[in-house]
Amino acid sequence: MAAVTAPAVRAERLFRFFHSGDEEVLALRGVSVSLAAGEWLAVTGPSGSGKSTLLACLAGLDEPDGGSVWVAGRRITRRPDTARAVLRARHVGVLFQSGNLLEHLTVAQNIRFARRLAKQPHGTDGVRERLGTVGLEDRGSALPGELSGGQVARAGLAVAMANDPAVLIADEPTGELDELTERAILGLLAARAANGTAVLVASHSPAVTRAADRVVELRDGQFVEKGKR
Ligand SMILES: Nc1ncnc2c1ncn2[C@@H]1O[C@H](COP(=O)(O)OP(=O)(O)OP(=O)(O)O)[C@@H](O)[C@H]1O
Repeated sequence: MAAVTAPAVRAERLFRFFHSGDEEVLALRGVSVSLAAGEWLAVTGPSGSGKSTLLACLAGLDEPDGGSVWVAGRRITRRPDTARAVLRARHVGVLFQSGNLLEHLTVAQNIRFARRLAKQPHGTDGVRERLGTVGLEDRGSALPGELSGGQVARAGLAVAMANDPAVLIADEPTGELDELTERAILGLLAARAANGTAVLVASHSPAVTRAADRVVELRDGQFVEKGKR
């Protein structure tokens, strides 16, 4: 009998409420999603539709008010923060708008730090190879503040992928990039997906939705399916 592999990430009926003054905002209304290894899903939707909230819940950065998330077959919801952080460090790559580089560490040190958190070998050789993968072989000793915008994006991706995650979760990863750099980042994401990492990207960019295998739209905290290639 063929082995049954767990989805790289799976969410069942996620709900998330926020309070804003006297108002209650229902940011997620029963969202379910599942990504197999190597699958690339783009999430679109108007501003405020719940994209960042969904990604934060899938990445274990936020706890939904209802529903469950499994990453690499392990439930990441309803666990203490420390247990969630361990699962995230091992199985999830996170690339958010706020950036994922520690400013006081060099690019190479950022990659090594992410690998150490994931309890993976963090010697110099592996780090050099990872810098080469994103085209930053000669920028390993630079601090993030010394990089161009495009180099920051590449470095951020190298850090997000440093733990060889089951799923890479990225919120508008190409939002502030020129067309050429966006294409380069999308090429790196495609290569990662071809290597078996599930890739989930929230974006408004048509180039991102064109590159994805599947596109879903969030509206008022619910999915509207947009079709499959
Ligand atoms: N911490 C919070 N406190 C209160 N309301 C919040 C909080 N985070 C999100 N919201 C609300 O939840 C809804 C969904 O927000 P979210 O940031 O997930 O949307 P988004 O689709 O990512 O938007 P954008 O494309 O502008 O980034 C919005 O109405 C937002 O105001």
